[in-house]
Amino acid sequence: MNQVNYLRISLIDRCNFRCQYCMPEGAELEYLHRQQLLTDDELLTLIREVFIPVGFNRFRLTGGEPLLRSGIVEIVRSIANLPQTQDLSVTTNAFLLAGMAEDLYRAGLRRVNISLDSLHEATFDRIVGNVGKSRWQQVWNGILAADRAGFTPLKLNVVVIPGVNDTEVLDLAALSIDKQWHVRFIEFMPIGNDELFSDRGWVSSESIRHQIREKWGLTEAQVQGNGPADVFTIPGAKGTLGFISQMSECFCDRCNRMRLSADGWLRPCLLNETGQLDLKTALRNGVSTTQLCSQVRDLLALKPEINYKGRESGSETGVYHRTMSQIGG
Ligand SMILES: Nc1nc2c(ncn2[C@@H]2O[C@H](COP(=O)(O)OP(=O)(O)OP(=O)(O)O)[C@@H](O)[C@H]2O)c(=O)[nH]1
Ligand SMILES: C[S@@+](CC[C@H](N)C(=O)[O-])C[C@H]1O[C@@H](n2cnc3c(N)ncnc32)[C@H](O)[C@@H]1O
Ligand code: SF4
Ligand code: SF4
Repeated sequence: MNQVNYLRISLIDRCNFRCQYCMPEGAELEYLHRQQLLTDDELLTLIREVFIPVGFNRFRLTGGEPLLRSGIVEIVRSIANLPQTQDLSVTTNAFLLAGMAEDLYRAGLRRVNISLDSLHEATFDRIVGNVGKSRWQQVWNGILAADRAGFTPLKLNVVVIPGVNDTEVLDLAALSIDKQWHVRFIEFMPIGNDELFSDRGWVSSESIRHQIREKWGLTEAQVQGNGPADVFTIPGAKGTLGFISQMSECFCDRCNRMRLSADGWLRPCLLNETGQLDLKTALRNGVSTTQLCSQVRDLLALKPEINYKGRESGSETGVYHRTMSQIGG
């Protein structure tokens, strides 16, 4: 059985973007109120006294947009300073990253994953739901600032949407040639915008690999990551290409993660809502962290049963009460 040691922590459910595939304009969500969020102290207590004792030592901060969480630099510093932390990373849209990259690096963050769905301003703005001045350049500046600050590996996430950005696959893949950047193509999942999904569908990783193979060739990378991506390289390239293929392949048998929402719900599987634990309410009601450890251990024991099995039965993914921006991806 896989060791489950990786916790994706959503710091906030709000976002400064409205990506079509995630939280489209018009589908306004009910946001959490400040008092519903785990406080910094509660989060750190849970990490120190519950998650680390039961075996978690890899942490990812996500959102919504995690850079909107006030005090994120201090949160990073506190987690990075824990002796048990073996890996700490952030997934961000990079809009605010240029001004924060150095502070985050100094606080102990060493790697970031950045969403970048297009190299063209107009397409990018269409995807992120922008109506005013284009936001592409500021995101690009964020990526360059992260590169300068020394984050490595620096991963760029691309959700491929048919008829929107699928014609840019080769240009985006080319970013991995001259720089040591890791470009990852993600199959669009039907959480967040069901309408767009049923209208457009998704592009399979294999068809993207086919395009890349035809142009440059493609080999399997020597080192595979610990996450859901299958990793390849263009021969001679400095970086790699990753494929996150939740629609066409099943990587659940190597699943190593759980998710903690900004309001303190622990979720054992992205695509199955069974078994979630409300850790914040328990903590606020005075349940001891020793008892919480035991509840989380029980949930870890059940996780193989809860892990998504829709692909085996060929069924569709379910109807979810929380969207990707609320879960953290
Ligand atoms: N189905 C599924 N998708 C996942 C899982 N983990 C991450 N993803 C998807 O992979 C995409 C990229 O996720 P990231 O936040 O960059 O994290 P990652 O790829 O796991 O990160 P690394 O630690 O760098 O390997 C997002 O669209 C996630 O929703 C998972 O456990 N299951
Ligand atoms: C929910 S976002 C949160 C972090 C940050 N705001 C960002 O965009 O990087 C985390 C990841 O989920 C991905 N994502 C969101 N909705 C998705 C969907 N419907 N299908 C596949 N990936 C999705 C995003 O592209 C991003 O890489
Ligand atoms: S993918 Fe990230 S940036 Fe885009 S709307 Fe969702 S949370 Fe915001
Ligand atoms: S769908 Fe669930 S079981 Fe499968 S990899 Fe994602 S979180 Fe793990």
